[in-house]
Amino acid sequence: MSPLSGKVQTVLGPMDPNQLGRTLTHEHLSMTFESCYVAPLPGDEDVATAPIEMKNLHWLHQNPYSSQENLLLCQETEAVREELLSFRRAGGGAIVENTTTGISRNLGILQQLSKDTGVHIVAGAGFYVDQTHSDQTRKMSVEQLTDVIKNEVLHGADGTDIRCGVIGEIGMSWPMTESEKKVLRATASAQVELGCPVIIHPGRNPAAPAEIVRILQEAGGDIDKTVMSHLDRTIFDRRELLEFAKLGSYLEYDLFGTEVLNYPFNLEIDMPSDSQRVETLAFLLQEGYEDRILVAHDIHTKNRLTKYGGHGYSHILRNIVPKMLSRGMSQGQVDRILIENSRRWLTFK
Ligand SMILES: CCC(=O)NCCS(=O)(=O)O
Repeated sequence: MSPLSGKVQTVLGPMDPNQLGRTLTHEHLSMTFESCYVAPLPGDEDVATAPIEMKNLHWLHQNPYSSQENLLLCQETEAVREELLSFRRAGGGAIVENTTTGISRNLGILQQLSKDTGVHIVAGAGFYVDQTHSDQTRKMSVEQLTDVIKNEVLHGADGTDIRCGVIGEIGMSWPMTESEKKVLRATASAQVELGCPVIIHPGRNPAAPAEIVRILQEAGGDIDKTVMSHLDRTIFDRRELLEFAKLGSYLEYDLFGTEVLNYPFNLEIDMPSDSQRVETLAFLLQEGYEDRILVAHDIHTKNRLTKYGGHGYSHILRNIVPKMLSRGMSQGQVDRILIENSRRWLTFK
């Protein structure tokens, strides 16, 4: 049996899962996202290169990936520290920090933030999407990738002794690349050996989540201990959503606070509003998936911090929970989503 069995592994070490409290299962506290820069529309070059200021905030909100400065969340540790203190005051307990190799994971910062604020932080092992894979990563076999991931959980990542407590977010494109498929198989192998939680970033296509589950299953992965992220921008048809839900992963709605007219990564997609996200949660609850739902904001750019007029890490606790209650969800259901489901997922087998 793993020494981590029955525990959650945070950046400060293993802990009793009952100490976690309300948990956001998909956030970033320090990362870079330059790999996903989107060139500004013709005519927007000036605003795209201007410093972030009040008069640009609406543009930035609609075009978050077209400002290089906005993609450097790693420069905002002070602001994030303040936000985490505010998250605690709002009743928050823990955050899963999903930054993996390829988008500038910084475990030292995560550990310091946890010490300074008292928020429990669980760090992510593994690799982001193909376009961030190094040549070295691409050349590795599934066995070598498995060893890298296991090492990040058992001994520490990025040359530190700070250990990851989940595998992910594991980045997948659509269609998946060969390098991503190897990482996915390695994720499943490491999960089998470690009994640990896994979280996946699917490509932007309704078929992507089920295809990922199929590959994980073939490689022996534990779907019951796997989160499928970003369902808000991936599966829109309710019948398709129920088909996917039957496969047994956790169903994560993690883009709360993102309300954008033109979704820059796929203009075919109409990003739902927060009200529509709450409606979908109510639908899944009605269909019996109370023990599978997880929520978060997936903050990964500066403009979403309160310092820049954004909603911040407390939006779900301060605004979405009251909305859920006003739409007929019970306090028990809210606690199931924010406390019990995340605790069950994060606890090593
Ligand atoms: C690293 C942050 C990230 O991948 N966020 C997902 C954004 S989206 O694909 O859902 O738009």
